[in-house]
Amino acid sequence: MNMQTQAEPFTLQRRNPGGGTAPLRRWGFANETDRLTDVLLGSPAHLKHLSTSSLSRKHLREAPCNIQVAQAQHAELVAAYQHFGVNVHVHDAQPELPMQVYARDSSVMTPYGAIITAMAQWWRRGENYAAIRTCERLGIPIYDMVTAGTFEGGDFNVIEEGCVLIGCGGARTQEEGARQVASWFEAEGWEVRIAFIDEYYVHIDLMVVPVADKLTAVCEACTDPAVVDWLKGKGHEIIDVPFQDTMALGCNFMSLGCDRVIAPTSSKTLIGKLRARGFEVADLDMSEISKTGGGIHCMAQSLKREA
Ligand SMILES: NC(=O)NCCC[C@H](N)C(=O)O
Repeated sequence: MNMQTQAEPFTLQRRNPGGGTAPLRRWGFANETDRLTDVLLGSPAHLKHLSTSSLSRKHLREAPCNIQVAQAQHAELVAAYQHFGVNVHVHDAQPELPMQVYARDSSVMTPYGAIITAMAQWWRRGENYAAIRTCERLGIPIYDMVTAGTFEGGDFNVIEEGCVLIGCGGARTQEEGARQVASWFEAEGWEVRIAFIDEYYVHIDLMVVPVADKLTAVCEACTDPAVVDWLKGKGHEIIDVPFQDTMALGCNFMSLGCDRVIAPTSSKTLIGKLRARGFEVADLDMSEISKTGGGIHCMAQSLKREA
C-alpha cells in the first residue's frame, strides 16, 4: 500500500473532543525542527504594503516597499526551498488578499491536521476561507477551526514534541482564541504555555523560533524572562538574537532540519552563531518584503517534517 492510499481523507473537523486524536500519516510533524519535506507558501502576486502594525507603519512612512523587488526576493525564497529539496505548495493567489504571502497565519499545521485560524484584521479574514480551500486541494484534513475570538498562526509555536508556546498580544491573538486552542492541545496531552506579549511585536514568532532539537533562537531583550527560563528548564540552549535585528525580522527564520536554516542576510549575529555551530545557512535578502511586516518564518508553514 503506498502513502497516498494510506492518507486520511479531507475532513472539516477531525479533532476528537476528548483528546486522543490520531496523528496523520501523510501530513504534519512531531516538532518544528525535523527535516522539512513540504512547505506551504503564499504568492506575493497581490502583495500590498499596508499599515498593519507599528513595524510595517514605520517603513510605510519612511520608505515604502518596492513591490517588484519584494516579489523578486520571494522568488529567491522559493528557489532556496527547492534547492534544499523541499516540496513547495502555494495558496491559489487571490487579488483580494494582499497579505496572503504570510502563509503561517491563516492556518496552522499540527500532527493531527490543520487548524483554520481566525484572522484579526478584516483584510486578512478571507485568507481563512482560502486556507480551507487549500487544505481541500492538497488533501490535508482539518483538525478544527478557531471559533472563540481571533487567533493567528504566528502565535502557535511548537517548541518541541508535545509542547506549544501560544502567543497572545490581544490585537491579533485574543485570550479567548488562545485559551480555546490551548484547551484542545491540553486534551491531547500536550504541555501548553500562553505567553502574553505586547501587540507591538505582532506574533510570538517574531522573538522565539526553534532551530534544532533543544536549541531555540530567542530575542532575550524582548521575551518575557519567565519564557526564557522555561525554555532553559526544558534543557534548551538559547541563541540570543539582538533586539535591533529582531525588529528587522532577524529572529524570524526557518529551520529545515538536519542543521540547515534559511535566514535573512541582515541577521548577522544569528547567522554567525549558527555557522560557528556548523549549521548550513542559506541567507537571503528579505529587506524589501519584510517592510510589509513579516519575515521568513511568517511566510512559511511546515506541512510535513520527517524524523
Ligand atoms: N507570523 C507573522 O508574524 N506574520 C507576519 C504578518 C505580517 C502582516 N503584515 C500582518 O501584520 O498581518
